Amino acid sequence: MAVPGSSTSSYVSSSHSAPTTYAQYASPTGSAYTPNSAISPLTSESSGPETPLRPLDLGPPGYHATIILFEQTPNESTIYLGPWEVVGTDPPRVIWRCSYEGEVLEHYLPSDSPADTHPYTLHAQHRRFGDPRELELYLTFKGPQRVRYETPDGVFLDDYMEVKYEFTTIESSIQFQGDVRRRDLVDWFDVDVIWSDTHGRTDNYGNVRGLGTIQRIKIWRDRYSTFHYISFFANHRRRWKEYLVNDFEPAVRQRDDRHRRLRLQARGARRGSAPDTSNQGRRFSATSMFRPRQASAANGAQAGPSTVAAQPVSGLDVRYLGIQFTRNERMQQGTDGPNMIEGPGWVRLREHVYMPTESVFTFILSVNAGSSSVKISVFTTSKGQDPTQIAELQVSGLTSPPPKLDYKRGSTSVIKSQDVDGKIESQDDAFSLLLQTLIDDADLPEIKEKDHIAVVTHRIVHGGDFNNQEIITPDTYHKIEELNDLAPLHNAKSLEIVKSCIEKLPSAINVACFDSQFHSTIPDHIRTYPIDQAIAKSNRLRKYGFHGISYAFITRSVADFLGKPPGETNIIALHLGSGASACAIKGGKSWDTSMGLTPLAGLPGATRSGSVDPSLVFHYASDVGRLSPSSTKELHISRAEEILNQESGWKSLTGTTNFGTIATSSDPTHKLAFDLFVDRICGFVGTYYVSLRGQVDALVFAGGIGEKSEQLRAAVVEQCQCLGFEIDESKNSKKIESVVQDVGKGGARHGVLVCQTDEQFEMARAVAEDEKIWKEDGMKN
Ligand SMILES: Nc1ncnc2c1ncn2[C@@H]1O[C@H](COP(=O)(O)OP(=O)(O)O)[C@@H](O)[C@H]1O
Ligand SMILES: CC(=O)OP(=O)(O)O
Ligand SMILES: [Mg+2]
Repeated sequence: MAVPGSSTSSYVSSSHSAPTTYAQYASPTGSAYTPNSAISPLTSESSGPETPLRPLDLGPPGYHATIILFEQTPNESTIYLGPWEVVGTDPPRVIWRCSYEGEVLEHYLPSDSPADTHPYTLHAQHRRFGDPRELELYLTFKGPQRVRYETPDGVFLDDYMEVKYEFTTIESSIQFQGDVRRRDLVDWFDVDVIWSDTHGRTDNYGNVRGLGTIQRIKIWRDRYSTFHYISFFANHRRRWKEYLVNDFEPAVRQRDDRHRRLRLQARGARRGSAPDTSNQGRRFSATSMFRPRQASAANGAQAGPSTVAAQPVSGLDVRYLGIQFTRNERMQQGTDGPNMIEGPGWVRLREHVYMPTESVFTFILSVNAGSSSVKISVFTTSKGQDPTQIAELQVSGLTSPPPKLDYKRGSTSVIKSQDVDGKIESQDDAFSLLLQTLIDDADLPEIKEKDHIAVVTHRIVHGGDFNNQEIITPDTYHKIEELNDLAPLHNAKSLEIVKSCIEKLPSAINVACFDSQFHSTIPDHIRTYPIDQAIAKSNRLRKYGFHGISYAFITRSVADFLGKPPGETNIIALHLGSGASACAIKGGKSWDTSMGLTPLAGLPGATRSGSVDPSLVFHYASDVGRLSPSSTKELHISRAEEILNQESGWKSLTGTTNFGTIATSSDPTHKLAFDLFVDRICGFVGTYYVSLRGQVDALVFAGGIGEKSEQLRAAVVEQCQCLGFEIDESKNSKKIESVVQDVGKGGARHGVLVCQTDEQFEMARAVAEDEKIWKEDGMKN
């Protein structure tokens, strides 16, 4: 494990004022409670802190916070945390004394920069009934941070985890937040939507969608200067945004109370970078209107009427922030008596801030027809901007009926794994069901009218020589149709969906995004088959490669996670779903991939054999050369192709196509399938490792199996240990919640990551960036 340095020079220490509400909490001190009785110390070489801590000597018996370690395991333990100190600079760490002498918990902050440390608090709407202030009692640090827990009996934990504290008082939470950020928390506001003029987000109903939705924005004051900052969590990027506010106090003094307006000049302070203190920000006029909150809980600071808006120097990505506050109507629900959500001065406004924008903004529907599933997502976007997802639906299990329906609107799970009753025989049937579910949802007024969807992006698995996404004109449609036989489980099915969209969404532009386009960078010596080159050229017989939309998403997300430019990122990525493939990505570009002329080559899948001796098929059955009875005018499939594409893989070995069942069963046929898959995957990892000359940042698992099967990940990485990949069992067994999540052992030569791939997002992003799509009319004419 890479152990961050631990200088003891203290830059701040705190928590000297005792919390006022001890009485309501049972103190563990003096009781028979042993927080660590159920767990045993680590046997690792971890050493204790350099300076032994003195016995608890601050304040009365009691504690400021609790943390749960080993959550959702038999060893789950609540640790009672006493006073804390923030020490060190490289990076700083919080040292918590716990209930017993010598019991210490250390929380390593991600870096020395306050811009990298964000204690996260939920929005009042996340817990509707109660005092919204109390949400400050629950602090989360998103993303893994190192925690080391030691008692006189030894070190019980030294690992990365999502750190969640529950504080006993709001005051101590605020003090703590200030200490870890070296910035005092001045105030906070719960907002429905945050957007900027470059992310213009209003629909035809005046509803607003934005960078951050249902978020608690926080205002901070630097402890060593007069700088103030506004921070919030941007949902669409799953990143913190922070803006430096110039002259906060003079601006508050000059506020316009009559119109409840405050103008703040602000500029982007990039995550992890020092604030830009040059003074070239353009003035802006923000029509923020809200009443002063009553005296803030934060260090007794006077919370003036507050803020909205940011106008940073040009070149930074945000020019305004618009904030729409929680509406009166909602705030008043169930607000009688003690449930009253509103505190005195609680921000409540009917009006929302509206920033005029020149951006055209639109809805994109992205359709991903896989061999066993159809997934669709709806995004809002404006030209050149990252899309924001507003809904995601899927029908899965098409190869293992009954299929299941899932529907998520924002963060709300509307339908979860519901058996589909009606007849779903094709990908297009699944798509029709999904579209209807979307349109019927009364809580999604944006899509009430089908006309609101301006662009539909379609994942088209085989794009032949297309190296870019294309608006689907009759000409493109026919070119894709010609490739149907080269992706028999996919292309014809996707074109059925395109036809449905032309019929059902007549005002939308249809765009084809090709799974093969990412692989157009594969060099000749890798993509050429050693056959007669004249025939190869005329029949376009070469390696194309697929799952490229997913690999494009994975490359960008992993590079972002590693903090590297994509052009310097080398990974071995595994997209393991119903169809499975591996890809060597060199400098952010596809260098090699396991699928070939068709998606049959390479790894086995749910119903596919993967690579076998090419002559096997002639020995399999005598009629393999004939057309299959299921050939249609759209698709000419031979018996041989049918056998290898639809009657092989997990289905032929085990009778099921559900790899979740296979990975957890002791049935010998399941075990054979599992071991065979691990063997084939490791074969590609080894090949690509050598092909990339060992210059590999990480092995990345994605796709339904890669994201969900900890057993498969563990088995693959175990076999690849000789190459320097190592799995961390506890990280590997955790739920995968982030877009990219680290499951590798600290200190190993190469990383091991899981990426929750999102092909729909990747298509919407490509379209939002594509000039020609904003100009053209496509199929409409
Ligand atoms: N809990 C699980 N563990 C392992 N595999 C799973 C689990 N849940 C689903 N899967 C596998 O994920 C596959 C679907 O992956 P996905 O990438 O969504 O497929 P598609 O190729 O249709 O896009 C299913 O075929 C199933 O075998
Ligand atoms: C290309 C391919 O096999 O796709 P899927 O895994 O979605 O079926
Ligand atoms: Mg897929």
